[in-house]
Amino acid sequence: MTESVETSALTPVPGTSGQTGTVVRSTVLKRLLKNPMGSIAIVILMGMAVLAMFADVLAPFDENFANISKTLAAPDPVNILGTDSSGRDVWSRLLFGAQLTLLSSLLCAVVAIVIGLPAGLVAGYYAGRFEALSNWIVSILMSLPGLIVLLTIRAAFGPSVWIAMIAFGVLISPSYFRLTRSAVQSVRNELYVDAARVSGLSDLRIITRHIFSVVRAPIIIQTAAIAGVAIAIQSGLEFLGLGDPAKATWGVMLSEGFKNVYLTPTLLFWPAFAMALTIGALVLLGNALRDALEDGEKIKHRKRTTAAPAPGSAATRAARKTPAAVDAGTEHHLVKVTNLGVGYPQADGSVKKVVDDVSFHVDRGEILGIVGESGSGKSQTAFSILGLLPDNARIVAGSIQFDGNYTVAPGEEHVSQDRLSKLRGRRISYIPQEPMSNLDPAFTIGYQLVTPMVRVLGISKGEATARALKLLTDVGIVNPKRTFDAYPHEVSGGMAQRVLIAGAISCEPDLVIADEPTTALDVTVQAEVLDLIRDLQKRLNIGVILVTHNFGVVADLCDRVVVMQNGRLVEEGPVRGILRNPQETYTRTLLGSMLEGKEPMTMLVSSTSQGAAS
Ligand SMILES: Nc1ncnc2c1ncn2[C@@H]1O[C@H](COP(=O)(O)OP(=O)(O)OP(=O)(O)O)[C@@H](O)[C@H]1O
Repeated sequence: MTESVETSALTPVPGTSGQTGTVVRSTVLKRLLKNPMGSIAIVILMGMAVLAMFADVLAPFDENFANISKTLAAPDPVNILGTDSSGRDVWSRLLFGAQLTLLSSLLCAVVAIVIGLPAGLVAGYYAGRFEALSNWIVSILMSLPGLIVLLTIRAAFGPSVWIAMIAFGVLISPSYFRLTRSAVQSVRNELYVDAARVSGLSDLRIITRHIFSVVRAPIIIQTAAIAGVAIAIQSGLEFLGLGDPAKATWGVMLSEGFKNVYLTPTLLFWPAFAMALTIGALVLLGNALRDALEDGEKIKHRKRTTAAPAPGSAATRAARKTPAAVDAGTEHHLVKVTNLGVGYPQADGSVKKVVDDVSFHVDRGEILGIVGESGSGKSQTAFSILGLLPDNARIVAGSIQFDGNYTVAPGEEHVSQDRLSKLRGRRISYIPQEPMSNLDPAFTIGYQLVTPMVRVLGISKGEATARALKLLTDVGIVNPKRTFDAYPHEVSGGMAQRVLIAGAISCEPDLVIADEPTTALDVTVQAEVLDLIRDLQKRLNIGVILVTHNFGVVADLCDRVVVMQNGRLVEEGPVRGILRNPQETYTRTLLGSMLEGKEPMTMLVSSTSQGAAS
């Protein structure tokens, strides 16, 4: 529960392995204790747990010790809460009851979590067949009449509270499944999840880091509620006389108390009071925990002791650039797209082509612009290279090679995620259109820069931190330390875009795909960001594919350009040639739409005022 975050100086010694730190130390427990609701709940539950744990010591009698000469007795110094109809000590039975009731309800929640949580995470994240199958199983489980199932199990296995609670855990697991699945679905398509994928993080890592943080708070609240429901259900069954009379549980005591309610009402009161107190405390704890988790900082650090080759070293590059077999006879470009066709199946069975017969290449050290109006298929082409097309997209024709290896081989319908996941973040990186939505709001900028470097380059957290600070300086951030420690909402859009550019080049890629990287920025920042991309591209000698609808940006930045319209390639060539002598009418129209060098337009206001005057 104490989610602590390591703190240490942000000036690690490069080359040293081991733990380094970032950010603030904060504990969920501290925030929880500050909340009166949380502290009251903790005190009650801790009290219950202590009583249950030390029941053997605290109880003056065995739970089933009966003094038949003292039945239904009022409280006295020996039996402080009196005795029941068999002369058993109520206080002792309450203590032993706490043990069994609390543990078995915990077991129920654990069983439900173990089944529902992973299934919900996988179904929400991967969707497709697993989701369909899980939905099917969940529907069956939910259609089962719970009470009848529990009664059947009781008849088959006897009055075991443990078996009943395991069965109830299975029956209630769909609630975890549904909660988790819908929480995951709500973030699955967030750009920061795509960005994490592009930065080379494995699915497991994305699920545990970026997705799990979203479901954690609801799961905790749900668990508190489920534990309460389990106590109520278990007591309900026992109240109906289906419990094990040899075991003291609060439900069995309730049943016993009910039979003697007119003679000794306190026999009913004490177990009911214990149950109400525990269930109430669980609900309060769930709410307080949610508040504490949502307010808090969520970063954990792990020790890293293995020495790794320095980034940029021959060993690192060699290790990263071990490609699969190069296809013999293919022209060797950094990226080669050949007759690419991308389509989406329609309801009538046809396939709507959104990219059709597109071929081009990019080499190391050059910037290729893909330009065209909105909907011309630029992003779909770029996403095909990145392997980020939606699940229902089909490669209907052609192939894509990266550094001589097929990522989409001729005849394949989908981009190979197996091949792409080894390249993304390592050799291919991505600068997205909307900087803010591509940063996970739950983590600091420093954390989001450091994690991919640690994983991809195999360097220590200290080295990655030093590199991240240098990268932030390189991309023109004046106070890198402050930006490193900041959360995404604490920086401006221009700064967030610089951060993403820093992230894109952090693992020394060979290819950067920038999709309208300046669209979300204001004009002055746009120019700075374009300068930055050009500068970095020259310095690092990387290949860049720049997707834009703006010929001005192409003229400013690119070496070659591909013009697209309605999913087809209209014209391709060196930028200067196309600017001077465009062959196609569409290219001329696009060029005509550039404002630069044009006569200023007449002012609407003057004509209106003239009109008004006449
Ligand atoms: N998931 C999808 N399902 C069906 N059609 C899609 C899907 N995504 C994109 N398209 C279609 O593909 C075509 C090309 O879209 P794309 O996003 O590549 O255009 P673009 O040139 O990048 O435009 P913009 O500059 O507006 O992003 C559009 O007609 C679009 O409607």
